[in-house]
Amino acid sequence: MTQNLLQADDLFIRRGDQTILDGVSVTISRNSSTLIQGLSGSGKTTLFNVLGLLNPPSAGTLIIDDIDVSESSERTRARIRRETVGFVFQDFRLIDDLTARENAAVPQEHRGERDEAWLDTLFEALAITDLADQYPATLSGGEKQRVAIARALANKPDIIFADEPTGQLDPRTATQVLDLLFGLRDQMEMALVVISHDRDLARRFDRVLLLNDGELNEQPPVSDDVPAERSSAEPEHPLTLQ
Ligand SMILES: Nc1ncnc2c1ncn2[C@@H]1O[C@H](COP(=O)(O)OP(=O)(O)OP(=O)(O)O)[C@@H](O)[C@H]1O
Repeated sequence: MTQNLLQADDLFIRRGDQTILDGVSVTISRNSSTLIQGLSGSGKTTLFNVLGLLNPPSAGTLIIDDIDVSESSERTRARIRRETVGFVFQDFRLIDDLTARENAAVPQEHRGERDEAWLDTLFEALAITDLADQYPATLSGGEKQRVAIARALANKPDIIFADEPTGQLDPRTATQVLDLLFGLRDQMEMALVVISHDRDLARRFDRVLLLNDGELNEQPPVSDDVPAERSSAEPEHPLTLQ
């Protein structure tokens, strides 16, 4: 087993005559944290969908867990996605007529193995045990995102992709959700890959990558004199890259 969990080489995505990813190469190692930033429309979600095996690239190579998934059948891609990848979305994407616990169990149901003990552990770690039987409509944004994180971790993935996981949360809840993701990353030795516009987050991550003009490039480390996190009383400072 190599230290690289994911290796992408020269990925292209074309939509009609538009090139959205223009030769993206990136490696993600185990037990790491990566922040991906970029202007709106720069292709961050598109990149996530390709790295997370939701969509195939137009061209390029993608190796996950030593398997060349660019050469794999859709069936194999679906299995690797189920076993290796967890997704957290900005808009939670919970199923309305399933309880919190049933929502979190969906990936296990797809896999055909329900692990009640692991769900118990996750709900406890995320402090949502008391909410297990509630439906999404009765949960706050922060609670929904915790359920969505439980769902992302249901199959003990090696890598979590979180697309603006705090975008709909107030700053304080956002910090709590990120603390949870980092805590779980440490405990489970996963790779955590997050899309966020919030530049104040950069110091928390091992590295920051910027997607611009279809290319993904490493950003210099954030200097220590930049505050790591704003307090809940401070205004938001969305990333502006001009
Ligand atoms: N299925 C699709 N068909 C055609 N074009 C698409 C499709 N999905 C995305 N695009 C286009 O690809 C570009 C990148 O979109 P994407 O959602 O990946 O950007 P983003 O960086 O995640 O944006 P945001 O920060 O606003 O969410 C946009 O120009 C978008 O219109």
